[in-house]
Amino acid sequence: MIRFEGVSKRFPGSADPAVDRLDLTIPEGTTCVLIGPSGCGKSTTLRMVNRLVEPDSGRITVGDADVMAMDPIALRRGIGYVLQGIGLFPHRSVAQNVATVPHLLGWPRRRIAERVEAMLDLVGLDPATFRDRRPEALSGGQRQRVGVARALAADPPVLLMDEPFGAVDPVARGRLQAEIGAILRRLSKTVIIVTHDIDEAMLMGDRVALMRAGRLVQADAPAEILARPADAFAAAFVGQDRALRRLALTTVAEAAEPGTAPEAAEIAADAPLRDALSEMLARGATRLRVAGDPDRVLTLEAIRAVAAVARTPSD
Ligand SMILES: Nc1ncnc2c1ncn2[C@@H]1O[C@H](COP(=O)(O)OP(=O)(O)OP(=O)(O)O)[C@@H](O)[C@H]1O
Repeated sequence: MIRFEGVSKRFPGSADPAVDRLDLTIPEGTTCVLIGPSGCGKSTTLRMVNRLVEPDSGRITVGDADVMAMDPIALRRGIGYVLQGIGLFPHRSVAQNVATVPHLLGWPRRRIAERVEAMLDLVGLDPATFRDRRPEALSGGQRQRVGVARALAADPPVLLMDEPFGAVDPVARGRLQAEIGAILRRLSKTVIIVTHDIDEAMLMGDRVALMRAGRLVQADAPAEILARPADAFAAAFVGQDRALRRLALTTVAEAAEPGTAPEAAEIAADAPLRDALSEMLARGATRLRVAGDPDRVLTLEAIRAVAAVARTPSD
């Protein structure tokens, strides 16, 4: 668990605090994504957790420990850190990069080698192909995978990610977000991600924390923040197309109703409603049969109802 209690930070020479009385709890094993306009204090919030920035007041705890009472070096060794683009050591091989923290921790050579293989496998990079490459010989997406492998190598309970996929092209990004998100969930890491990409926030966050001018505006589950933005600013920030975003987050299984439609085309139960809608539009159909469940149907009406929730109360 990571907890911020009344945390503030003002940089010398600034009139306004970068972070202003922040209260936020990230339960163990969950991912919280920080979003908000440029300069609203997201990175400062993240960097206070590993004391790259020191708070002026308030308390930050990781697990049971007050970070201000810990040795910063020891604190950082227990926290994986993934940065946009840069961050890999350019003159070291992929394997050496991934081995950085285990090496610092003095693990035996054999254990490090095994761990490097396991981490590369985990992030979808074939160890035989990539182990000895330098970062310059990797694509942006592959580099970010190595960054994640490196951050996870010593199995830290906490992971901080600052714009982790910002340097990756949009096509590779979606896949990377889905894959890395699934890995983090499976490993039950407690994660804070800073991003400008709202789709990334909605896809990867168990909760999304929206900040403005150093203050927390709203922290809620993605579907909740889309359905019930706290105020006009939140509504504007999550975007006019939030009905569509909500359809991307809701599965067919969640919206299907009892009924039969043997004549209708089939759709997978775990498909997002956005895909179901495309399918209906392509076929000119208003009903789809749920694959593997002959007693349930998805109707256009049900999709409309899910989208409509996202349009109230501020539209
Ligand atoms: N080291 C620093 N010294 C002085 N001011 C700083 C420093 N770091 C950040 N700031 C200021 O603190 C405020 C918050 O910055 P921060 O980087 O946390 O915002 P952000 O939400 O992450 O922004 P972005 O989305 O642009 O990365 C900004 O006004 C920024 O200029």
